[in-house]
Amino acid sequence: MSEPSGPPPAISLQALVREYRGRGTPLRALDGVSLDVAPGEVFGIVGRSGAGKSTLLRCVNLLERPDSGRVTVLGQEVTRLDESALRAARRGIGMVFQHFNLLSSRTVAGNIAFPLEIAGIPRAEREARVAELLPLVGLEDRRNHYPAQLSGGQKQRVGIARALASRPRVLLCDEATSALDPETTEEILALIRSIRDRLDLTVLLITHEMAVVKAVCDRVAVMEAGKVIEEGRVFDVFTRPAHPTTRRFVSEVIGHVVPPGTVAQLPAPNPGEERRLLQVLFAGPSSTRAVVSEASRRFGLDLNIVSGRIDAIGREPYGLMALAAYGPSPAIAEATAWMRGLGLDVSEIAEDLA
Ligand SMILES: Nc1ncnc2c1ncn2[C@@H]1O[C@H](COP(=O)(O)OP(=O)(O)OP(=O)(O)O)[C@@H](O)[C@H]1O
Repeated sequence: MSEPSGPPPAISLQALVREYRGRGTPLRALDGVSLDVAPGEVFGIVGRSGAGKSTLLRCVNLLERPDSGRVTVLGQEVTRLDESALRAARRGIGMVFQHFNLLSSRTVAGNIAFPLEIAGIPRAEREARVAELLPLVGLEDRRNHYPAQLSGGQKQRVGIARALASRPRVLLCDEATSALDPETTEEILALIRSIRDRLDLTVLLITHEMAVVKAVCDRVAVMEAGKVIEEGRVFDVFTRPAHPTTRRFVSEVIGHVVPPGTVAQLPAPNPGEERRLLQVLFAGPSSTRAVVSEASRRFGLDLNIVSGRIDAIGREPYGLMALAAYGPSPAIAEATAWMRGLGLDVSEIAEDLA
């Protein structure tokens, strides 16, 4: 959904529906998706296989036409354009593919220049553009190599340069790192961020890996069965996932707040007292140990630290700690309120979810 203020979105999707009709019942690949991507954002769409991510991405440049709904890119409603206007609009939208889609008979330079050739750009201009793009993606010394002579990461750099050839304002990335090893994935994600910064691009990427979202995105939407089930700043979605599917995705990357099997090992509460599992989220390496001991003294509770870790998402450090709180129920509630008053984000973890 749109932010309350700020510039108009670079990409706006409104109530997109796309059905595939085979012989059986139609399959709703997109079931009413609405999303706004702000200019300059790296926006991730994450979901399991079949969630509808590719269909969604292909609706942005209308490689796929939605059955209903509106797609607006850079202020232009592309769903209303005829084919020739659409071809022109597509030049403002670059696309990067999982399997690179390079022409094996062309050199690196030839691949990068290919979309310019199709668009009828004169040779001298094409060559000048290729000369600008090669250093941008770190391939100056590979100009005359053929795809078969390149590593996967280098092939994707060619794919990125080719996508940038016509100076798009928007870049769509379709599982751009899924065919790469983890180290090369990191390099390509860093490249995507750096070209976003240098060229002031808006990037929409789809991935099935939450680690990619954590590494590169500013905001994320989680898709399931053709719907967006959760959306927000990556920091917020990672630290406070609301939907169970999102929680599973997040825990695949940053682990469970409460390690599996922990609850079974916790002592039972004394008669008449309670045991509650609390998740405490704090920004930066603040002195939570002091908070825990003071809460324990003030409210007469036993507070055991079950787990804790410090991590960062983007440049924002955060800490997550799980506490087992033992004591009378009202005292636990007071301690929780007191910690919240200190600016900590405290929530109860249901023991069966731990
Ligand atoms: N051309 C098509 N014809 C029929 N069904 C399709 C077609 N393309 C996609 N689908 C179906 O639509 C649903 C969404 O597919 P989509 O490829 O968008 O999902 P995805 O999240 O990108 O998954 P994946 O990562 O596996 O591609 C799936 O059930 C898929 O089988």
